[in-house]
Amino acid sequence: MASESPKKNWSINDFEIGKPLGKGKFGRVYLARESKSKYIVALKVIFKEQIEKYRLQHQLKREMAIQTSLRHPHVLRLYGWFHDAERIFLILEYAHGGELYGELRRVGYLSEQQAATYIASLTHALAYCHEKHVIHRDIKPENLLLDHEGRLKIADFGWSVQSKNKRHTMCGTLDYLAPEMVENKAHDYAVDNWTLGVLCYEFLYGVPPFEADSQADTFQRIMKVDLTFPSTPHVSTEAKDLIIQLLVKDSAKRLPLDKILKHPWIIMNADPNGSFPE
Ligand SMILES: Nc1ncnc2c1ncn2[C@@H]1O[C@H](COP(=O)(O)OP(=O)(O)OP(=O)(O)O)[C@@H](O)[C@H]1O
Repeated sequence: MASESPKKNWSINDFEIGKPLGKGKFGRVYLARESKSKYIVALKVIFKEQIEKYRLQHQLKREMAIQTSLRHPHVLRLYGWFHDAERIFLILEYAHGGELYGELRRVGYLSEQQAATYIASLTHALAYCHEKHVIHRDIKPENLLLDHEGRLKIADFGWSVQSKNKRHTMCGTLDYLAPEMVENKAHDYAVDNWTLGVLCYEFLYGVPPFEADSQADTFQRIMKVDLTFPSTPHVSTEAKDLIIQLLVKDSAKRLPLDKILKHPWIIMNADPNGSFPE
C-alpha cells in the first residue's frame, strides 16, 4: 500500500474490515487491513444515495483527486478509492490518535510546546498546499487528526465547501472563519493564516477567541477583531504576539507562513520532528 499503484482496481475483497472508527454525515469509517500486504488503513464508506441527494458527485470527485495528489507528512493520505453499486470507499491513512479536538477537550488546553508543534506542523502543511494552489478553508480541530506518534494530519479536504455550507445552514459555527469569508467577500490563501491564529488561541486557552452566545455576536466579534486574552498566567507574551499578528482584519497584513515558522515562539517551543507523543 505504501508504494501503491494508482491504477490498481481495489475492491472490498482486498480488505479485512475491523472496528468502526467513527461516523460522519455521509457514512462510516472503519479500521481495515489490506489482506495481501497487511497494511493498516482507515476505510471511509460513503453512500452514493446521500452524495446524489446533495448533488455532491462532482465536488467529491474533484476533491478526491486533490487529496490523492497531495504528499506531505502532515496531510492525511488518500491512497485510493473504489466503489460498488451503493457505496464509495476511500482508502485513507490511519490516524491512530484520532481527533485533536478530542484531546483538546480532554485536557482543556495544550502546553506551549504542544501548541507550537501543532501550529508549526500545520504551517508546513499549508505552505505545501498553497504551493499547489489548494486552500483548505475548513481547518478546525475536528478536521485535524493525530497519528500514533502524535503527529498532526490535516484531514477532510473533500469537504471544504460542503462543510462551509453545513456551517452556515446547520450547525452555524463561524468561529474559525476569517472576516472576508464571514462577509462572503472574495478570499485567498490568507484565510488559512487567520484560522491558524484562531487555532493557536484555542490550543492555548481551550476556547476559540470569538466565541459568543449567538452566531450574530460571533459575526460582530470577528468583524471587529474583538480579541481579548484571559488573564491566565500560563500563556507567554510571545504566543500572544503571534496570535495578534495572525488575527489581522486586512488579509494582506497577516503574518505570512514563512514568517510564522521564524517567529520566536515557534522557534522556542516547536518540536522539529512535529511529533508529540502522549
Ligand atoms: N483516517 C482516519 N483515521 C482514524 N480515524 C478516522 C479517520 N478518518 C476519520 N476518522 C474518525 O471517524 C470519524 C468520522 O469521520 P468522517 O470523516 O466520516 O466524519 P466527519 O469529518 O466528522 O464528517 P463529514 O461526514 O462531515 O466529513 C471522525 O470523527 C474520526 O474520529
